[in-house]
Amino acid sequence: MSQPLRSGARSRITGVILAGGRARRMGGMDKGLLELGGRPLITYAIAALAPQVGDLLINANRNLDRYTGFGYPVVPDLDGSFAGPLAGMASAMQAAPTPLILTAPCDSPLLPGDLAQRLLSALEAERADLAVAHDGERLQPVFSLLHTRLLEDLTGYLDSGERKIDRWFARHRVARVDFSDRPETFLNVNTPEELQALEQRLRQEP
Ligand SMILES: Nc1nc2c(ncn2[C@@H]2O[C@H](COP(=O)(O)OP(=O)(O)OP(=O)(O)O)[C@@H](O)[C@H]2O)c(=O)[nH]1
Ligand SMILES: [Mg+2]
Repeated sequence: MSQPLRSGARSRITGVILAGGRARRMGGMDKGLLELGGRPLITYAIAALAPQVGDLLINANRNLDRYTGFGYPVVPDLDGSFAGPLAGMASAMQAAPTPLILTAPCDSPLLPGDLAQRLLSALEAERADLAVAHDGERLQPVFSLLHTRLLEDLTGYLDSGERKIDRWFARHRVARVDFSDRPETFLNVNTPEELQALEQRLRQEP
């Protein structure tokens, strides 16, 4: 069930780390670059995603030089209006050389090693346009595997002034993937207090 993807399947997927938000709850800092356990927060997502995909890119809107230093292409949103995660997904779909993108946020350091495998199984079994993680209580829309053929529809949606991710998903065939066995997976760091709490936890159980 949770075996790693074979290289043929991996090569169809570009991993996308979404790091393009304004991080207002973090005082406007660039969240992906904040340190956790002595290294930038985004490095946890990169380390988790890289072995699961054929290509990887980082979607960021600030500090592009620093993000480039992690060794993967960096793509900003198509416009500078900070239109939310869908804008990052659109930009990534345009840049990705593969038929699928797998998104994860830069502020979720506990990503599971079988994210791609579980989302891809459901995507194929349900012949869906996109597969989205569900934590047992709610959908986790920024943990998604999407066909890049959705780009045209997505840019049309954004150009019409829409922003809401759930409403855009509702226009498509969505496979919901149950991760209720892995509640930690979606832990994400939004405030300085949450970052500090996780820092302390990692120190206690490295
Ligand atoms: N590309 C892009 N990504 C975004 C944008 N807004 C949010 N995101 C990303 O979407 C994911 C989830 O967003 P949040 O956790 O709310 O992060 P955020 O919006 O930066 O933080 P807040 O301002 O505190 O809500 C994160 O990976 C963000 O980087 C945006 O305008 N463009
Ligand atoms: Mg936000």
